[in-house]
Amino acid sequence: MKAVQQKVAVLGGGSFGTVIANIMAEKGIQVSQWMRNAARAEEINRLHVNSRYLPDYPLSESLCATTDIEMALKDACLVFVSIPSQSFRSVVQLAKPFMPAGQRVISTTKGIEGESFSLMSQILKDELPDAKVGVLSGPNLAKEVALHQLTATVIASDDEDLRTQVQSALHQSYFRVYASSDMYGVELGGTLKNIYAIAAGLSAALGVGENTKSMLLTRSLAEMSRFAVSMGANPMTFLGLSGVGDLIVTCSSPLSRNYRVGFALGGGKTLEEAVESLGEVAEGVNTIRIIKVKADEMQIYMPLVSGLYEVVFNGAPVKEVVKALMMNEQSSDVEFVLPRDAV
Ligand SMILES: NC(=O)C1=CN([C@@H]2O[C@H](COP(=O)(O)OP(=O)(O)OC[C@H]3O[C@@H](n4cnc5c(N)ncnc54)[C@H](O)[C@@H]3O)[C@@H](O)[C@H]2O)C=CC1
Ligand SMILES: O=C(CO)COP(=O)(O)O
Repeated sequence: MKAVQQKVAVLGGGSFGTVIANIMAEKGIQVSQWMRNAARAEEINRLHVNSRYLPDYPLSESLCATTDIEMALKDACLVFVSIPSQSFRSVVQLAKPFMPAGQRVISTTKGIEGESFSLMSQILKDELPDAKVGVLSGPNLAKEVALHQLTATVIASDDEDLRTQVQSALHQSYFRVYASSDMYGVELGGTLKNIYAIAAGLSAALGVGENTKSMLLTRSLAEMSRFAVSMGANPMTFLGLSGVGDLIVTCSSPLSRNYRVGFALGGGKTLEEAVESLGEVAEGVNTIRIIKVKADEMQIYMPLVSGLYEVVFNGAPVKEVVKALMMNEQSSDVEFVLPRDAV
């Protein structure tokens, strides 16, 4: 595999941007990490730590942070964008003047832009029509990657060179990168699982049993696959790291911010309190609303999303919603993931 010799840019100063930037810096790749917060950039450059997002985790001394986006992007052969979905487009617009035609740009963001129902790869294609686009997604809790826990991820793109370059740039003894050409499916998997992580956190707070957890996880996978296949994704993708893999990790770990929002809701907090106490981005909250609207519009059967929507946004009592889900007409329930029409 051809090693990446040139410079790489990472846009975003949060947990995942920092972890991705650091993997490559540790390998001796020249990495420029752009962020808007000057104090944080200085801290990374001087003290080699990002105390706001990854406290107690020493960063490579060669990782270079900057608030100058032009400088960050200059001569970069790969650009990773690790910005929450609500600000993703505006940051890409800011970066656009400094990217040459054919620039390879990779989103690591697991969310949807509400008004346009665009995944981040679509935003990249809209804003940078000449760029080569990829998405990175998988079971990748930032704090575990930071601790060098053995981890795998997926790079998905139509562009084979991009896939190979990203594999080469990120591959480490503790980090394996698998390639996929189903960009849409990989991206949807990472985005949809956030919804079910909120449901898992909520049910954990309520003290449900192992049977219930298993039912929830498995039916979540069926539901997210059904939605994604209706939108054109490959169902097999959902049996991989960016589908069931990411669903398992996010639905089982308090390190997941979406799980923590659900747990707080289950503990009696309001949505505002749950989000406020998190102090970081939980993409799943907006994703529930966006997917509910889309599923209704396209008449895709998503009972878990509908139930969660009622609990989270309309204050419906969890017990009532769960009872209604369990008492649903049985004859429509088919336990099958393939083929396409049976999901
Ligand atoms: N943290 C994790 O374990 C993982 C996160 N992701 C995804 O990566 C994306 C980013 O997540 P994190 O880095 O974890 O988020 P985070 O909440 O830790 O950090 C977000 C960063 O984006 C910056 N930001 C927000 N709006 C901005 C703007 N307009 N201009 C410049 N900077 C802006 C913030 O200042 C912050 O540095 C999310 O979509 C998340 O789903 C993916 C895999 C793992
Ligand atoms: O996507 C993640 C792990 O793969 C991180 O999930 P959270 O955004 O819920 O922390």
